[in-house]
Amino acid sequence: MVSRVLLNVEEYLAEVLALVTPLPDVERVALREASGRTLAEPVLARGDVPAFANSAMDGYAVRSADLVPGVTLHVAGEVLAGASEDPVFGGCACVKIMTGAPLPSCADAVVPVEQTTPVEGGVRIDAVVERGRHVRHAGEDLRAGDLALDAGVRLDAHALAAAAAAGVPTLACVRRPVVGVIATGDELIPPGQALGRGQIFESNGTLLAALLTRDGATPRTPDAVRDTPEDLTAALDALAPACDLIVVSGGVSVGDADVTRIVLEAGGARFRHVRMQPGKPQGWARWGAGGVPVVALPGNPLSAAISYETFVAPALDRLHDRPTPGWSVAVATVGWDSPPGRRQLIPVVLDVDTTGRQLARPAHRRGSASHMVTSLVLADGIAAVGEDVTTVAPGDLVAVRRLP
Ligand SMILES: Nc1nc2c(c(=O)[nH]1)N[C@H]1C(S)=C(S)[C@@H](COP(=O)(O)OP(=O)(O)OC[C@H]3O[C@@H](n4cnc5c(N)ncnc54)[C@H](O)[C@@H]3O)O[C@H]1N2
Ligand code: MOO
Repeated sequence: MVSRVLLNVEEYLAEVLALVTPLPDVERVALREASGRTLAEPVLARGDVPAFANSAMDGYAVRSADLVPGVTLHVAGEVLAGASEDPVFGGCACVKIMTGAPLPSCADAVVPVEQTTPVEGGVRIDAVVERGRHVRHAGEDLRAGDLALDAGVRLDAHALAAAAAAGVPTLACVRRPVVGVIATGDELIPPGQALGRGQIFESNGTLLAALLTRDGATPRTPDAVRDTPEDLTAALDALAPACDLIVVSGGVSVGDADVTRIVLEAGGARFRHVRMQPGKPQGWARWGAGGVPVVALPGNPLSAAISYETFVAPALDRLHDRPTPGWSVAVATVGWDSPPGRRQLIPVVLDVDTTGRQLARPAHRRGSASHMVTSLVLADGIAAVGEDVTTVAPGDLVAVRRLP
């Protein structure tokens, strides 16, 4: 009789997280190479942002003191975004100005083009604006030397854009973890080849490599690994010296041919049953002289994907020394069943109703079976249903996490 230590999600996550520690190595890289990493040093604005007072509208730069309703101003020139000149104009005059163009030093407001009418001899001001109106002032976003980004933030698109806007071309980042990916299974062949009886197209390797890249790691894949203890051992030996972590998919269950379990158990691995669905069978080990952490995920494609989000992504967050995103709450819009005694982690489509409440419904019309590789294609997130809940009814609240 095969029996395994039974853990809940948090207990098993604690075991996985104990395998890794934050990477100490910091390197300076160009903005485009920093995506998905963690910032290691604070970023200070190199200058004021905006760097100069400029127009928020296409219209006319004016002196507000000249304005009375219906006044006609002489148009003394034009300033476009990027223009370096600083046109000077006298009383009852203005210059045409475009959004982002530097405000002439003698102007103090902008009248949007919609509030003007072209007339003989200039432009008529149909609506008076007060001093400072439609002007974006120098330094109103950041002053030179202000903190633009604090150390420890995940460098997503928004953070990278803030660094660029602050005039900073390179960032000190935590090194990208190198993560080995091994997909085991004799039935697996690369997509594009002809399937023989019993064969399927390998998809977990593609999935894991893409998720690791998304999360700021560099995936490393060995050449095809046959499903033998010798081949898997050789692949682990080859990857371990260059990797901070190795993720293996498949072969973690209790079957006779579960090679991952057989090979890793010989090296003192821990195989567990986790009270979750999908993703019940899981395992971890340390490999080689350096004790490189190995996290073994179940082979079923949805199980592998959910297990990655639940255990591997937080381990990467730890390597990167950044917080793992939290959960929020959504209202279930349809009902569904959940297995007793297991936390269901189900791919969901998220939405918002007219009152601003977050809504969730299963992404797959046939439910969430762990072999259904397409369940995640339509999903925006994952909903978690408690171990003691067997039915979710429309209107129930469920915990949800949006996928990055
Ligand atoms: N007697 C029991 N059998 C099973 C149990 C159990 O508790 N007792 N658990 C089931 C659950 S739950 C899962 S999940 C699977 C996990 O099994 P393995 O990790 O050993 O995975 P495999 O047997 O290698 O594969 C499962 C399934 O997924 C397909 N697969 C595997 N790798 C890939 C890949 N890279 N790309 C695409 N598809 C893949 C494979 O063909 C199988 O269909 O065990 C149950 N059994
Ligand atoms: O627990 Mo398995 O991961 O359902 O298919």
